[in-house]
Amino acid sequence: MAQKTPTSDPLSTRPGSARRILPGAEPEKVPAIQVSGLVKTFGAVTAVNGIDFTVPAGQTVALLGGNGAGKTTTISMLLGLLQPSAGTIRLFGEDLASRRHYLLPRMNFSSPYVELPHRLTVRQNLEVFARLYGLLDRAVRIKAVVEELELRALADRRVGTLSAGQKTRVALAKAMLNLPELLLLDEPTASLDPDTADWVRAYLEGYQARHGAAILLASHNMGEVERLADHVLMMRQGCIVDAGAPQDLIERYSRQNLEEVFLDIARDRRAGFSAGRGEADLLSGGPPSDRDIGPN
Ligand SMILES: Nc1ncnc2c1ncn2[C@@H]1O[C@H](COP(=O)(O)OP(=O)(O)OP(=O)(O)O)[C@@H](O)[C@H]1O
Repeated sequence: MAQKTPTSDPLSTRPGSARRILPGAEPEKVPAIQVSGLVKTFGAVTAVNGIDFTVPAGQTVALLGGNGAGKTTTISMLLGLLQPSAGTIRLFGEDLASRRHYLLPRMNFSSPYVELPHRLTVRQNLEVFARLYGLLDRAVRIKAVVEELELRALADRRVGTLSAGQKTRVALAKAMLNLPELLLLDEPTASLDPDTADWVRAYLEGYQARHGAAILLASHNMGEVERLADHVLMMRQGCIVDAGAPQDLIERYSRQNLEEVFLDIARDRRAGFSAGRGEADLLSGGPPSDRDIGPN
């Protein structure tokens, strides 16, 4: 992540810190993410094929799709790690391409597929990342995330000696160091036992409630998505092929749960939508029409 730079946010308690919603104050209305016409090609492969979506401030949006749907490529573009082939990304109302160094300190990400340095202890890793983020209150933030993610017993262990589930918790602690206003989470409960996974979900809900953070969540765990997500984007072959609140999708597909909806969409039994339509179209699409392909 880039060097932290001061923000003009009047609600900040320190330069670059996460915004806090003051009692009685109106929550910020600028969307955390606005993506328009986003495309990414790798040679002949079109990984992301012209997608549009918004993640409102303070909400959780889930990006779902089968293997190769384009989720990781989308997240990599949102992090500025991949250059889009076309389209625009605005974070907190600012253009990512031209304001990257201002925007990156306001966000963070966690992915089980990005390994932390194995030879460093948990605490050393947190120290390194806190320095990379340019945090002024490193000791305070490291102590806080070690406590919050219950990592005290692991703090002096080398990351390479930890179990997969323990590493997932450390990766999440790293992601919380800079009190992000926007969290990009790729499989945040991968490898966690059900009890710890439940605990992490409650932690994320609590963090969001306290800090008003927005979350973009990529997950294959539909129960998790039903619990955490305000809105779901269904991706298939680089396109958003359907979208809606989890309960709305379940009702529209006449299914019992999101997992069944996911299977319908993955197998192209969509409730009346064609690939490539923008989210705005999907959301204003109204009830399925006669030509809709029902899930049953
Ligand atoms: N660097 C690359 N070069 C060529 N093709 C790529 C590259 N990165 C991704 N792709 C292709 O782009 C498509 C989307 O990949 P992506 O990793 O975004 O999918 P995903 O939805 O994250 O899948 P998964 O759930 O398996 O992680 C795939 O067909 C993939 O093979």
